[in-house]
Amino acid sequence: MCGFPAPTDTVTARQPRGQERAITGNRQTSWAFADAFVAEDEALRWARDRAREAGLPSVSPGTGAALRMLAATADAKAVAEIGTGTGVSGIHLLHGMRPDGVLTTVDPEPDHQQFARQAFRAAGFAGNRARFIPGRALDVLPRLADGGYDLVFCDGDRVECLDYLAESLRLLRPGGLVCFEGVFADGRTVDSGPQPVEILHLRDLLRTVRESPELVTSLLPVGDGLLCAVKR
Ligand SMILES: C[S@@+](CC[C@H](N)C(=O)[O-])C[C@H]1O[C@@H](n2cnc3c(N)ncnc32)[C@H](O)[C@@H]1O
Repeated sequence: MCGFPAPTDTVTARQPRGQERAITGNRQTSWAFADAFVAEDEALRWARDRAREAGLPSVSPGTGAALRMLAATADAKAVAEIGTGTGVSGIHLLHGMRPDGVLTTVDPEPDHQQFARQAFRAAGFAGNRARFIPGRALDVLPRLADGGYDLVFCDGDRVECLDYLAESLRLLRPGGLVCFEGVFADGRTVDSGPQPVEILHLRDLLRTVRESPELVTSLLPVGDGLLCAVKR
């Protein structure tokens, strides 16, 4: 028994009926409205198209807007990103950061980072606003400075999410923020059926973050689930 979420092991979805069905429909409409609430520009659409062609997920528009807002709230000057992709999340983060802020973004796929580099340029960001580091997160992150980051965004390999948490807590200044994308895993995180190992790791992550006295946490139901925690 995984013990997540409390007090039962899992949540089983029911088919909504009557008024409940109407509420569910309204909620979906509201979510679609929220997703479209902050318009995305040509550079973001271009980066999304490259991701789609490569069969790569990218953050939803609503998640992007949340990241942008969180980076602005943190007055972020230094942000670390695990999983550059084609740059969709990176553009949102850069828009929220201070004008002199630098995004350090890590990805083992040079092709992905090349698309992101082009997308950042198309979005109008100077070359010195982003530091692209090719490589796997757990090889690269240990080389980054302790306490040197205002925000860490994790969107790499789910199997490594607990290691990302440990590294993030080392990288963040007190009051800094760590965010994990996709923790709902399309509903599999709370599904009672048998799940692959990556989902078990996500559940461990959720439990660890929720129970840590060192963190102030919120699981935002945006996109595919954005787990956010501030380091005290
Ligand atoms: C879901 S995509 C990232 C999407 C991006 N954050 C966005 O919204 O545009 C995941 C990315 O993580 C990269 N990745 C996979 N394993 C990784 C690892 N161990 N360390 C860092 N990045 C990794 C993949 O190459 C891929 O580009």
